[in-house]
Amino acid sequence: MTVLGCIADDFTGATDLAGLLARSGVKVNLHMGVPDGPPEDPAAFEVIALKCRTEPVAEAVAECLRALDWLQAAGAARFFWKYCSTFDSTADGNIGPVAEALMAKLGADQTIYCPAFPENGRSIFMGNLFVEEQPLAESPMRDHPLTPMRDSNLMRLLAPQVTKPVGLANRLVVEKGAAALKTRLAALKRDGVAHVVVDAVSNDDLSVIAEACRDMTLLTGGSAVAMALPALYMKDGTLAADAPKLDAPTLEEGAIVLSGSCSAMTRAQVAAYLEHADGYRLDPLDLAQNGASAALAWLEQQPATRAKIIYATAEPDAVKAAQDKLGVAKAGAVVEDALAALAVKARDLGTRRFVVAGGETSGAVTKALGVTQLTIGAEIAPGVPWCFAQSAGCDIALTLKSGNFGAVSFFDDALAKL
Ligand SMILES: Nc1ncnc2c1ncn2[C@@H]1O[C@H](COP(=O)(O)OP(=O)(O)OP(=O)(O)O)[C@@H](O)[C@H]1O
Ligand SMILES: O=C(O)[C@@H](O)C(=O)CO
Repeated sequence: MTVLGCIADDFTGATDLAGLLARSGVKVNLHMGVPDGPPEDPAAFEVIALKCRTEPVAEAVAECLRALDWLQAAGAARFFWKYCSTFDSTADGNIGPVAEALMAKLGADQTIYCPAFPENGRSIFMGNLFVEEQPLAESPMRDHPLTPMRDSNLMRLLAPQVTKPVGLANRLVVEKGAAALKTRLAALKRDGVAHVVVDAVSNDDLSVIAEACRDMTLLTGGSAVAMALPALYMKDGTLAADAPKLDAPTLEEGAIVLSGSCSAMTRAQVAAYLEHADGYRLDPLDLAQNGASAALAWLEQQPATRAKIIYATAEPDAVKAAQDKLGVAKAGAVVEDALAALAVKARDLGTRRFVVAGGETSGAVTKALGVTQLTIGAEIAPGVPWCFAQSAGCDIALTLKSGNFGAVSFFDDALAKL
């Protein structure tokens, strides 16, 4: 039976959460979208990946409520709403509206907001979110194409997205331990504060928060605050300590890296990989005019065991030039469609290991491969695990890398692990 039911607002974020939960050795099931049928043999941790970060509010809320129904049918009584560690959202939502809708359905009168992910440089102090040493609004997230983050203060970001009061449990409280944090949350609740931002700068802070808040019906945050939950559930007997571990399937040698992320870290990772791998660069303007046939033909000629990468990853100026000519949506779509078709071709040619960079890109690739359910394997970098799935009757492995995650050597790190 499911102990914790999780809803993630994008695909890479969902594998991030599933990977951190799986660090404990427990089985985690990951579904791409709300499954069609009822739950069968649910795992202790069930994660539903949605693609609702920038959807219109009403659609995101409706989809998340459908996910909640499914997770409740799996037996979950506690839930986690996972969003980005950089709190990616618009002024309208969807972090706050979804949280309020889930709270209303669950009868919860308070929840916490903790996107901190210290292992990836995201920390919260006095309600302000930092990316490494920069306040969020001074980090590259300032210029994100869909959700530019122009304020670093989580209370100010959240308040316009919710109808009930927003408050803060700051680091000075968290530092005192779980009992002090519980007292602070209770005091805020008496004052009618439904939405509490909680500071965290280290994994120790996150453990305190998980301990203080593990009985809340709904928790919200980045992946890292959920990381301590499995051990706590094992300690209090909610979860069997001998939860089954996963054996990785044996896979063929062939591998491909597909990158549609243009983040600073992905750009460095692509450049490092190209130093020794064969590469094919996708040009959105060429794709819009001529389709992906040249890239597909290149792929067909590659020996199965050669290291290879197909990428649209480009510098901001080149992305802007393509967007100016095609429009933002079309430029993104031609690249996503091409990478999706290339993933299918690679699978049909015998490739069984797929390294995918970028959240939207991951959505397009997994969809094209017909992947609806993933099990979580070894972690490659904080928040990026290998995942196992079936595609057209074959066992495949995929890793879905968030744009900003992983070391410069990530693509080699991933393939060395499997
Ligand atoms: N050269 C390019 N020109 C214009 N758009 C591009 C180009 N390369 C990729 N894109 C598009 O940019 C978007 C990148 O988004 P994606 O979510 O895949 O990466 P990300 O934002 O870095 O990742 P994450 O969401 O995990 O942080 C995709 O829609 C992709 O198709
Ligand atoms: O939390 C993060 O930063 C990632 O899991 C993510 O959501 C990337 O889109």
